[in-house]
Amino acid sequence: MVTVDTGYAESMTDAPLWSFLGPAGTFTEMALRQVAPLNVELDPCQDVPTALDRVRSRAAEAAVVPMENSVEGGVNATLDNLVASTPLVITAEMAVPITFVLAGRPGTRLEDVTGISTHPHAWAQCRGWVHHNLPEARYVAGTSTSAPAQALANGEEAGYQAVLCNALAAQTYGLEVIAGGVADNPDAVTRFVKVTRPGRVGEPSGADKTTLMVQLPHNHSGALLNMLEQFSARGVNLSRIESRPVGDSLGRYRFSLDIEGHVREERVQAAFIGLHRTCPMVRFLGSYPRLDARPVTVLAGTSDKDFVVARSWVADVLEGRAL
Ligand SMILES: O=C(O)C(=O)C[C@]1(C(=O)O)C=C[C@@H](O)C=C1
Repeated sequence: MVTVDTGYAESMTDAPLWSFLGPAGTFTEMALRQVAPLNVELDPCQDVPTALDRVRSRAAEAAVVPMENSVEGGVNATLDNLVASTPLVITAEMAVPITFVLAGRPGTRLEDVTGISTHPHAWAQCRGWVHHNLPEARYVAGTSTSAPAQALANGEEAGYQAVLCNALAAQTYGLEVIAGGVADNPDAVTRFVKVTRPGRVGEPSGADKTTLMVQLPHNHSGALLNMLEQFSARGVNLSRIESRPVGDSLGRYRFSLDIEGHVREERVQAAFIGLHRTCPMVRFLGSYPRLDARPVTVLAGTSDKDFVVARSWVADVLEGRAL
């Protein structure tokens, strides 16, 4: 049996500790490396809730977790956990292009493979390839793409001879690539987020995104339209909307949203106030710079200045000064 040294040292320094979906070699680790300070200490966790709880309990300074995949959609474990307990906020987003290799212990051939393990999101992105190349292969769910790779390297696997992981993980665990470029969609991308404990919100960059979760009033016709109008009336564009079941009974949903803009901007605050007045739950999940750095389009009549001028006109009305 080979025990793989992943190179993570025990914490002996003041370096910041960041938790992430591990073990070593996940796509999440690749995303973390894009934004972490050079002296970061890595805290690999077996699932997303554990990584986020490490930040809540102050064991870690930040967590990096997957948020959405261009093929498979939102990562429910992340969307749901962010509102499940003590608040956390997103402070950065990262994107990683996703390509897989099929890897096994050295000497494994394609025809030896009767079982494959990987993360369910990865499986969803390779289903077509497997159906075409290994139609008889059984799927064994993994907690990440690199957890089954590590188990295979250590001789601890059950029911599979190959894994779908990234090329770096295959190398890390001394596995051999049986097939490269495995993907049903070669342009697949996963978006990851860096999450921290809430603090004073920073200043807008001019190219920002805000994430929030909103629960609508129950059995209220037009509730979804009313929620969307809070944004459209203030010229706030939505870049993602997903429904998630509340969980207590059938037919109750909340909505996970990304909007273009920063909570320090007047039009976003005006939309937030409208939501708070009309929805039973609104959870702010962070304003942070957009990955593509594309400045947000501010429609005529919705700039901060427009709001300030309008408010001062109302003040004049109240004082009898407005003409
Ligand atoms: O398992 C990993 O390597 C992860 O980082 C998780 C994850 C995901 O949750 O979608 C990230 C990217 C890929 O789409 C497959 C799996």
